Amino acid sequence: MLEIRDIAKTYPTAQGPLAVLRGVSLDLAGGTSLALTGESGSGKSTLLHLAAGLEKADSGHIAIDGAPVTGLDDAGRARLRRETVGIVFQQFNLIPSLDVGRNLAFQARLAGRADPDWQAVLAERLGLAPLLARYPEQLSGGQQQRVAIGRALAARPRLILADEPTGNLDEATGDAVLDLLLALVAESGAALLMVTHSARLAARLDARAHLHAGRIGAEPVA
Ligand SMILES: Nc1ncnc2c1ncn2[C@@H]1O[C@H](COP(=O)(O)OP(=O)(O)OP(=O)(O)O)[C@@H](O)[C@H]1O
Repeated sequence: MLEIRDIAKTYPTAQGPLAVLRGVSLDLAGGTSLALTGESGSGKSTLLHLAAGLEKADSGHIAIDGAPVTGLDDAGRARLRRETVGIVFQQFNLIPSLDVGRNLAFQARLAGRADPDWQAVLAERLGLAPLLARYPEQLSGGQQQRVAIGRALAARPRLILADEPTGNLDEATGDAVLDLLLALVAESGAALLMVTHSARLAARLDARAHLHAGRIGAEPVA
């Protein structure tokens, strides 16, 4: 499903080039989940952005369902984000001027895959059915996070990329949101790559990869 091979990425900084990723490889099968851990600044978000086509790698190869992501032009990468990948960020990134129902539908509409029945199922499962007419500013953090997850899943993406999707939530709410995310991923056959700082949450996914010094290494000893 997701194939990442030998990816390198260096950022120019005032102090000179910063080699963030130095040959990262990963594989992720459909219907499975992988937790990406690593200390702050180790390049976890960078790797997610590359897989999402939000940034370009310096070298290496990324493919989703056999289709290359690396090498796509801007329009190709935009299409990838619209049609193939669902992205859940820690900051939710809901659209303030749209109510919950329209936020949920947004990504699926862009992808040309609006499906009111599936959206209703998601709203029900995510506990959002009573909140569909509210606006993001009228929601708690946990509710906003559930809308962000529903929006990503509504388009039935093949790959879900989640950057600390429960990072802003208390432990109980975060656990409940992760339960839902894992259940929906397993049911939809999508693959989930999730960045987390929490060893406890990482342990709940199917597999784990640890980024250190620009490479994927063995898991740290807890
Ligand atoms: N656009 C950029 N220009 C220059 N440096 C960058 C840029 N984006 C990220 N970096 C640097 O690359 C390194 C990796 O950043 P990244 O956000 O991928 O780390 P992370 O593992 O996700 O960290 P955290 O756990 O703190 O979110 C950091 O040192 C960061 O400062």
